[in-house]
Amino acid sequence: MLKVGIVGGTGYTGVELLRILSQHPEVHIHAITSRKETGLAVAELFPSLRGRVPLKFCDPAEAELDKCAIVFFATPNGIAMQQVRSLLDAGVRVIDLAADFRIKDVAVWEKWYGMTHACPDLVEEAVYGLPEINRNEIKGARLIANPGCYPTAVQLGFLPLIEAGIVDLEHLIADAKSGVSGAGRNAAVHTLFAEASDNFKAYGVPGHRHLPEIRQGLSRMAGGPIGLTFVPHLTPMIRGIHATLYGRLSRDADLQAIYEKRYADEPFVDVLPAGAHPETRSVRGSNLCRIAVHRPQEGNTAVILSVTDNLVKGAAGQAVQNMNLMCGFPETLAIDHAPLLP
Ligand SMILES: NC(=O)C1=CN([C@@H]2O[C@H](COP(=O)(O)OP(=O)(O)OC[C@H]3O[C@@H](n4cnc5c(N)ncnc54)[C@H](OP(=O)(O)O)[C@@H]3O)[C@@H](O)[C@H]2O)C=CC1
Ligand SMILES: CC(=O)N[C@@H](CCC(=O)OP(=O)(O)O)C(=O)O
Repeated sequence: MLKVGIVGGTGYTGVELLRILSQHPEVHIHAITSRKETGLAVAELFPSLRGRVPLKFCDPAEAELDKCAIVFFATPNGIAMQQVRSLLDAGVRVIDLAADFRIKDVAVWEKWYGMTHACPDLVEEAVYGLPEINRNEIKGARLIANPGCYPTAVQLGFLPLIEAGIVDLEHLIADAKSGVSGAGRNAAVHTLFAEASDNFKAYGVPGHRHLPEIRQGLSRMAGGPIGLTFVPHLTPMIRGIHATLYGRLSRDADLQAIYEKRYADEPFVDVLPAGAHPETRSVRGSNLCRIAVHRPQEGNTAVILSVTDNLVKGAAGQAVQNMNLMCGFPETLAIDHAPLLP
């Protein structure tokens, strides 16, 4: 059995990792950490895991993470980078669900995240964990930078359009909406029920930290600079990302055929029939990204709709997909469950 540890087990992505990994036939969960809940049984905090995770939360310093084969960091930005070097030296492979290793230009990362990077050399080594573009590199990686939730939905949505070379790269637009769990489990006024329910708002319009991450990914696909406007919104739902993507076409093409061909062999990307309108609830609890391709009134703007569950394909599910690839397990092991409805 593969021994794994989770740092940050009381947050939303941490408990989602627990839910998935507790059903993984090749995994033994060795340690799950929390500083605030040290000593508490996991099932006491999360009754949904009663009978599935017979562990107690332990302090990160006492978790013996160096005895694990894989350690997941489901922690705020800036935590994994302080511990990764010693874990790698001990032969442990690391998957960071936060952003510490996502952006290759360290100066850009430091500007957007407002801190000094603790190990810039490891940023270079880290592999960006989006299997649909990096599958081979992920297999051999010691350190995975698991993508952000918005960047997963946006990059998967734009990928075929950009690879096909049929879109104006200077004027890409991503209009994205997230459920409230995207903000994490920490108490914050803007995610209180009375603030976030029955309400809808944009945020981060002047600049959101996912902008440089998405721009880096799209530029890599394009083989050069791209221009992107990214506007995130907070919606009154718990899980889900809905990204509406706009691109001006530079020539005529069968968009539906391009998308179907690009994702034909991808287990977690579902290209819907022409004209469909994917709903966030059609992916809730699953590792799927469902995409629909539109070209309104035969104009020259492509409108791509991309939906994911921010906690699964946008975080914990994708992390397990990466782990499966790194360990030579079937890529879909423990993450091929159907979405929840309603
Ligand atoms: N929520 C989402 O949809 C997504 C989140 N992410 C990223 O994943 C990471 C985790 O997100 P999320 O689960 O929402 O966050 P939460 O705020 O819900 O949870 C954070 C967890 O980290 C632990 N933690 C906080 N500080 C430290 C520390 N200094 N050392 C060790 N553990 C610490 C907390 O437990 P305790 O304080 O008890 O130790 C808690 O378990 C973040 O970086 C987030 O940006 C990425 C994609 C999607
Ligand atoms: C709704 C909401 O607040 N979402 C978060 C994104 C969560 C995420 O993916 O954050 P990291 O890139 O830091 O991992 C936000 O906009 O900050």
